[in-house]
Amino acid sequence: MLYYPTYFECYPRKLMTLTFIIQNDEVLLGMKNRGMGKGKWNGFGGKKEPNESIFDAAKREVKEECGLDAISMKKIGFIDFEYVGSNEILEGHIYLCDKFKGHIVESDEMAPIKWFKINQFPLDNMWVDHKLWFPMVLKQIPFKAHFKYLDDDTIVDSTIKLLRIFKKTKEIWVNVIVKKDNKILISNNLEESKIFKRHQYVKKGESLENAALSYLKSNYEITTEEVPKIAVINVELTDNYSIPSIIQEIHMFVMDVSKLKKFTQSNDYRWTNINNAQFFADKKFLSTLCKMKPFKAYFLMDNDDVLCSKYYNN
Ligand SMILES: CNc1ncnc2c1ncn2[C@@H]1O[C@H](COP(=O)(O)OP(=O)(O)OP(=O)(O)O)[C@@H](O)[C@H]1O
Repeated sequence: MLYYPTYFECYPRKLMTLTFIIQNDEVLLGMKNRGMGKGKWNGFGGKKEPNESIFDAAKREVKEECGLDAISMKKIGFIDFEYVGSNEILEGHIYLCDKFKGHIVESDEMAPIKWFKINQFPLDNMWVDHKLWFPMVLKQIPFKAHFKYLDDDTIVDSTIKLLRIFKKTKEIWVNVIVKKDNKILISNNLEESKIFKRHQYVKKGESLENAALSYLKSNYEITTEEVPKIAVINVELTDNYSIPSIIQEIHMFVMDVSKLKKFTQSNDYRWTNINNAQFFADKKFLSTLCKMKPFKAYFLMDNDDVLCSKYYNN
């Protein structure tokens, strides 16, 4: 299970809305000229007024900021924004609007207002968090997220949880890393060197330890009857931002061969410094694994990109 931060639940909250207006394969954005997000392309939204529902606030902000009347709006996500040093949470309610009427009206606050093709979205000139969750909006995958900002351009912690809209199946896999000091063996074949694509499925009734040993022996010439388990990671693969239906539970074993009497290395593999090895989830993953202290982790991934990672001590 993905841990979702709860320590700030007692913090005062300021409720805000953010609505993306979508038509065919285009999204309407406005350049914000004052207040939060100044100089960035934004969806339309703002703070909820007292005695107003969050839904009404979303509709009002759309009207105020771009002149359109939203007819059909759907809640797609919740985001808690937190700033280091502040004990106030900005609670963002994210909506998708695909039916509207009226004409676009620019204002001092928002101008210009432009339609952007989905594949030409100005993600580099928007709030940095958009890169992590905006594709979820387009694919209509409901989500809940938390971003901790150091300043307006730097996120120091993030959690994205995809809300469970149907049953997900779990697959159990094992993977074994062979290490010596701060180096690991990786395949010379690029595709095979990608760790999340090359683990071994655990058959029904088979123990994790046996699966790990047979994986080890089929990939490397090695004589050992023991390989320690270091981590359990849950990986949700969205695969081009499709709704993930599978959670991979991967049990990571690490074989330290520096103490082995016999270890013959085949030509298919080479030693690589853990800091230089690519395709191993996020930057922290390999170094944490090679410390040989048990831990748990969660990764939300789209192809090779990690959208969100979380580490917990065992
Ligand atoms: C920190 N990372 C962030 N990432 C993405 N979006 C963010 C954001 N932080 C704020 N936002 C959005 O910015 C708008 C606030 O706008 P803001 O001008 O303050 O609201 P409002 O129109 O009520 O202000 P005034 O009362 O007119 O000053 C609102 O849509 C809100 O969701």
